[in-house]
Amino acid sequence: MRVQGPGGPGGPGASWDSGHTELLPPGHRVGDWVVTEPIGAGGWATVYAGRPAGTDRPGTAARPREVALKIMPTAGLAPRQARGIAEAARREVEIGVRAGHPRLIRLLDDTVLSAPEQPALDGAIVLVMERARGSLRDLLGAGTTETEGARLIAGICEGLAHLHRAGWVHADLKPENVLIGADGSVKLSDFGLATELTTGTHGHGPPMGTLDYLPPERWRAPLGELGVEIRPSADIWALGLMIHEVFASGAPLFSGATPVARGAAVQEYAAGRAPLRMANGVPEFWRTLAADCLAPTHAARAAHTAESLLERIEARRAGGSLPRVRRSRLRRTARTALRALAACGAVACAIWSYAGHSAPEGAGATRVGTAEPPLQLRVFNAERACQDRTDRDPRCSLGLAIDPMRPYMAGNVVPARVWHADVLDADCQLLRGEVVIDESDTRSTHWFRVRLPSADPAAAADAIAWLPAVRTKDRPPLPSCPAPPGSR
Ligand SMILES: Nc1ncnc2c1ncn2[C@@H]1O[C@H](COP(=O)(O)OP(=O)(O)OP(=O)(O)O)[C@@H](O)[C@H]1O
Repeated sequence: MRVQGPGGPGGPGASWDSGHTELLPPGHRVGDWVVTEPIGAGGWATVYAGRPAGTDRPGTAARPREVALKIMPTAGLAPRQARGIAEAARREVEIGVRAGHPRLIRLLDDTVLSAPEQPALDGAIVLVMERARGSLRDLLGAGTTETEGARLIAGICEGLAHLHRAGWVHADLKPENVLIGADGSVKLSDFGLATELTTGTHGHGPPMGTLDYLPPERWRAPLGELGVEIRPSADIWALGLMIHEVFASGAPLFSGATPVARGAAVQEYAAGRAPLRMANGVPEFWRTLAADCLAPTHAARAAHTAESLLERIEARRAGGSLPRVRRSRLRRTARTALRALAACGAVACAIWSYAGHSAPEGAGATRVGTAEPPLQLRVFNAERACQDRTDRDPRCSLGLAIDPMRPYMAGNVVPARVWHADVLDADCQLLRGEVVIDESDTRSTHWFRVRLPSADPAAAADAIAWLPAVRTKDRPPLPSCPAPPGSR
């Protein structure tokens, strides 16, 4: 259960519990879906397994045979509580729409129930998600091999790295919210407290969370008008605790009879009055990794990003255990090489101007699109369910980046959206931009510079954006783009 966090005045206190949720019987219809059985309950919601109601409509994509229906009732709640639930649902939908990734549970649909004959359900928010087979919590008690533990933790890191790159903090990471798919894959879920990094380094969220997974600084965090400050390092702290739990058969790192007592143990450690006491069975590599994630201050923890932790885990899984100093030197060398490559591209293709920054006349430079007719690319959406849709549903839309050298996330996309099978004019390509991973786990640093789709051809001439190559299957023979200004 999730409770009011300690940042709020008056310290920890219960918020909602699932006692207000009526159990729905199998066969109960919820929008386009039918309940088959209850799966679990959290502080805000009850989750049921479901199947599609009726048969799929001709001409629409086939619906999955099995889904999870997360039902968040709002009836009978105080207005502040109902607002909290609506806000949590809004965050889940926003992440579902904007941050899709194989390591995040997929949101398929959302709806608000209209059931005047059942007051307890009337107005309930329903999120329809891909169904997982269980959670990390279910696996912990049985213990795990190092190989399996490494796979699970790498999966969590991949999900976190994507979420953080997309500009979000999960803010309620715990074994219950790490789901395991039917194929054993890891999928982060429950984005009800997810917080957008509005300042680049942190965002603000409600003073809530799961006490056992809150980082030390959250126990003292002042509650401002916008809520409490939330940083990605909060997720890294929770990750450190989970690494320990995975290799210690679920044993919590900080002991105490209650969450508040365990929180006091966290404070003792953070103040330097108690050491970290990990279970003996935690292998050395994972002990070091967990200790890095559990650095006592958020500033010290910030050195360990989900991405850098993932690199260390991948090196370990690949059998190489390079000393850290050498690895960071290697990374520096790689970055230098990438910069050199980008610069080479710029020199070789100096006849191409960037985004209307035309070079002086006579220097051989031309404005975008006037040198040669652009070639065309067809947009590809790796989400199967989106490929057959022609209704331009926002949930199936894809973004175009403003700057291909910056992370492909909310602040770096143009307002215009594109859909599967749209055709775009492209005038050059960039092989070494920011890495993008699509929904089917394909990674690429390759981008195409495209004209923004517009009804007005004159307006489109200068309006450009960047399509990641993972979003198209086409590979037209385009010249290299000059390195965009400000590229690293
Ligand atoms: N997509 C899913 N597939 C299978 N099981 C799920 C799915 N989503 C959630 N569950 C199960 O239902 C339980 C409750 O879901 P969830 O944690 O999202 O609700 P919540 O009310 O937001 O929880 P909390 O308040 O504890 O954070 C989870 O612990 C998980 O076991």
